[in-house]
Amino acid sequence: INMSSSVILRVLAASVRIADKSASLVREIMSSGELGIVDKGGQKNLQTKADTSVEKLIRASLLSLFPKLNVIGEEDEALDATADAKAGFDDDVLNKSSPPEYSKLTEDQIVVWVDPLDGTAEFTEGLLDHVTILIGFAVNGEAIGGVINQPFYNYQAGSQAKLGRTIWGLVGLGAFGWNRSEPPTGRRILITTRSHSNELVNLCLSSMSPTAVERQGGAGNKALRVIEGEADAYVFASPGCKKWDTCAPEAILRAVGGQLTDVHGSKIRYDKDIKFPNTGGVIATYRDHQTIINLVPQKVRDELKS
Ligand SMILES: Nc1ncnc2c1ncn2[C@@H]1O[C@H](COP(=O)(O)O)[C@@H](OP(=O)(O)O)[C@H]1O
Ligand SMILES: [Mg+2]
Ligand SMILES: [Mg+2]
Ligand SMILES: [Mg+2]
Repeated sequence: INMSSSVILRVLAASVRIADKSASLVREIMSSGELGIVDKGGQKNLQTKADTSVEKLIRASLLSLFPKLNVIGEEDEALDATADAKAGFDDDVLNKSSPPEYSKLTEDQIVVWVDPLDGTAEFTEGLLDHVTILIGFAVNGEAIGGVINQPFYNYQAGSQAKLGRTIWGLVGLGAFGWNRSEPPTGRRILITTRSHSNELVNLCLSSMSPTAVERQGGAGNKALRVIEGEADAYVFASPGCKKWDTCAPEAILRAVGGQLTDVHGSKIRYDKDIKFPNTGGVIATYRDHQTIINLVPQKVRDELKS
């Protein structure tokens, strides 16, 4: 390991490798056929063996290397000393140089928001490309870096295709591992939840004169669809998404010049003591963010306070 790399680059380099190991674990659990589905209560709020075991793996691996990090995960799993913590560091990350504004960060200044499996409902239904593993980094309440691992990327591309991919990014440095196709002008494809819809979610979408509405699982997946140009905005007028759903996607969007905010266009905060729900909803774009924000109807603005 290159000890001359900044702390944030070393944390990112480790997280890329930890996410890769987590992806293998998710694929193993899927092939075992024993998902161990538990209903956490509420609207399609499921947990599987993959959610809990990946969170344990990520937490143990990160804290064994960086004991002073603040790690907050969706499944709130206790630290498991038996979890295998040796993942190593990704060289592509270590070979970059840190943006100057982050080069002196210390472990204790970094809050890590972990969603061990995003798109769990779709995972249980076999919509495997909606599933991601999200590791996001926040400093001073802002999402600055993250990893999105898509464990089943290419699962329908034939047996010779390499399964899974990793996208990582840091504000000021850029994001890596993605491919954009530029959408035609005049198109407005909105992407939203498929499992957590309600009247307000639909009212917001129909007020925006979309050319199409796509319904897919996962905050990480939907942010990737926007980054890659398959959708023009991710619009979710609901308080259902939590900080671990949006931290890594927001950081990667910001790293490529996009934005992820609440429906008012206000910044989402990721401080370690903040409440988990994104009470102001979520809107993400690659460009023309304000155009979409301006189309949010008053009823949605009134019902979703920041
Ligand atoms: N009403 C709700 N109740 C619980 N979780 C919700 C929710 N609305 C959204 N979420 C969570 O936000 C993430 C994105 O939602 P969606 O896939 O519907 O767009 C999912 O994360 P997880 O799959 O990690 O739990 C989902 O559970
Ligand atoms: Mg969940
Ligand atoms: Mg999630
Ligand atoms: Mg999850």
